[in-house]
Amino acid sequence: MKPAHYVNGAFTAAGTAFPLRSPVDGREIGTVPEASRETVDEAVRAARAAVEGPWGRTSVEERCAYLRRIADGIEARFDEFVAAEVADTGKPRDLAATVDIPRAIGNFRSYADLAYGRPERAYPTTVPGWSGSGRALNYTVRRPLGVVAVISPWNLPLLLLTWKVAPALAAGNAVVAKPSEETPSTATLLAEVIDAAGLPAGAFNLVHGHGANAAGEHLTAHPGVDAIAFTGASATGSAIMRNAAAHVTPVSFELGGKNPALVFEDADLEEAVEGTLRSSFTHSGQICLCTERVYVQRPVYDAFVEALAERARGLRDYGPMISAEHRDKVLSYYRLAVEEGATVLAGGGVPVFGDARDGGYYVEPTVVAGLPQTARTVREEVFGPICHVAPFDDEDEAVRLANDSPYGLAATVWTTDLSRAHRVAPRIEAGIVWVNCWNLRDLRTPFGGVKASGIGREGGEYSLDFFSEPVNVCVKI
Ligand SMILES: NC(=O)c1ccc[n+]([C@@H]2O[C@H](COP(=O)([O-])OP(=O)(O)OC[C@H]3O[C@@H](n4cnc5c(N)ncnc54)[C@H](O)[C@@H]3O)[C@@H](O)[C@H]2O)c1
Ligand SMILES: O=C/C=C/C=C(\O)C(=O)O
Repeated sequence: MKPAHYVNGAFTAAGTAFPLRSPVDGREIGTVPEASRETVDEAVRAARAAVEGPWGRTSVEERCAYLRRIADGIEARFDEFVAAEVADTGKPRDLAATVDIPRAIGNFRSYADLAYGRPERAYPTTVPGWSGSGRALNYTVRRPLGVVAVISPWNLPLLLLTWKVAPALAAGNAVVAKPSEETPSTATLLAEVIDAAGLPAGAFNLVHGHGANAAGEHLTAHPGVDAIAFTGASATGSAIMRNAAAHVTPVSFELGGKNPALVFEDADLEEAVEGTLRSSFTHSGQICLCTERVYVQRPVYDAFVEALAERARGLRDYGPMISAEHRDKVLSYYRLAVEEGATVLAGGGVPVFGDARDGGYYVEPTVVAGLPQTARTVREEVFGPICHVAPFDDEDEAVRLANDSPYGLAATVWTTDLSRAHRVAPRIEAGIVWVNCWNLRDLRTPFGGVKASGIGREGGEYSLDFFSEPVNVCVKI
């Protein structure tokens, strides 16, 4: 699989090639073309021609049929997509095969169903004293935004790319997508599937490359872009927002997190330990929803922390960090935690496998304790397999600790007290709160964060709302 741009219905490798490395052992596994400003401009122009031409003339039924064909196309090449996602990210194969690729298929199918069945409102109006009958009919229709820029990250490459592309296309927009420079492969396969599905040229375009001062920025600063849907770091969101400001371009942002877990004394402790192990260390902590702060009610603190640390020390089949740079960033936080006075209860360094993986970007699953809320380790997103544990005494303190963060994306609450669950969850400053579970997903629900974790919501109607403009039509009767 050789990563390539897909512009106006044609594949091209135009641009300077940069290396693609395996996070498992550091080997070069391919090269990726860096899209120039001209290539990005060509993609935006192709998208504009499509949305003002054949793609703009499609009905919602036709677009939903295309989405179903794309889903079928991914399914038909399932193993290729799994292999490509594993090669780029180093994640365990079962994770790609049970989460990443099935969810990409699900993204297209769920939006095909939702967009097709979506009703709009109408209001029979009577305005006493208005000339004539004083009656009118108000109804709402939705127009696509036009050309949408989609910028996606490296942790769930196909899942998060398609989470935006599917609703954007369903709503009738043309898309220019720029995946992470770290993970170009499944995006290229997606372009092949979309090409085979027969969408009009320019409806979907794909450009590869880096972000700042490169393809990503060329795209988000392009005057021909009508909206930006971005998932990535909060700092990147700020940079993109500055570019978007010049043209007042609407943005949808899914950004960073520093997600808390609250474990109450009445929790099912084994369930809470198992759930927190998953929420902290799945994909080696490289999921925006992962837990990096754990607060445990004092009576069960010692038992919980000992069990979590022991389970973390026992983890074996975990993947690497995405790059040497990210590995170094995570290890710098491991060192920082100790410098700030933390006690390391599990991990804290680099595993030794005695095989090719020692050339990769692995770090140990890590549990630390003993830091104040003001510590950088407790306030800043690491985006790796580390969580900090601390005790609390009562509900109000638990909520205060959870909310004491610049982020507000997701949280987990572990308690068997139903009333407590319903009291605490709505008080947490987050977009998503799971009770006695983690990352249990219904694609119709709102997904996104508050504060530095994002702007807007994705998922279900929320995405279709972002990717279209309501127009109210009032007809005097
Ligand atoms: N909230 C969510 O749903 C969610 C999901 C996944 C990851 N994330 C966040 O993403 C981060 C990790 O992913 P990452 O390292 O790929 O993030 P990143 O912000 O470094 O890069 C994300 C994407 O933005 C591009 N980019 C970078 N700088 C840019 C710029 N100035 N202009 C335009 N594009 C630019 C990159 O090339 C990449 O495609 C973490 O902070 C994580 O929390 C959030
Ligand atoms: O990595 C951060 C975002 C994850 C999103 C999902 O897992 C999802 O949409 O189900």
